[in-house]
Amino acid sequence: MLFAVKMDVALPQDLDADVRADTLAREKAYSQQLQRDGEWVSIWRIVGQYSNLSIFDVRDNERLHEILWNLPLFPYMNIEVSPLAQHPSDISAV
Ligand SMILES: O=C(O)C[C@H]1C=CC(=O)O1
Repeated sequence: MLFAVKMDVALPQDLDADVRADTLAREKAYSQQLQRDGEWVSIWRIVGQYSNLSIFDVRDNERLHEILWNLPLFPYMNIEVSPLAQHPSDISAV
């Protein structure tokens, strides 16, 4: 199942510098492992925002929830999930 997920990050200004660095490093490793595994298909920076737009390909809603819930940055994110369906004009979908 394909999902587009928009993640807006809002780290507190007063977050301890070591906690911040550790959280960002864990987030990167977690994201890159899921990309290698094929579930996190792509990640794009939204220009001018501390946000990303990502595509996930996961078995079901529960798996996507598990992935998002375990993001190290989850406590500092606002997340918007859009389930995707094939578009009838997509020429690659024959
Ligand atoms: O920077 C972000 O957009 C937040 C986040 C999501 C994956 C990752 O590596 O960082």
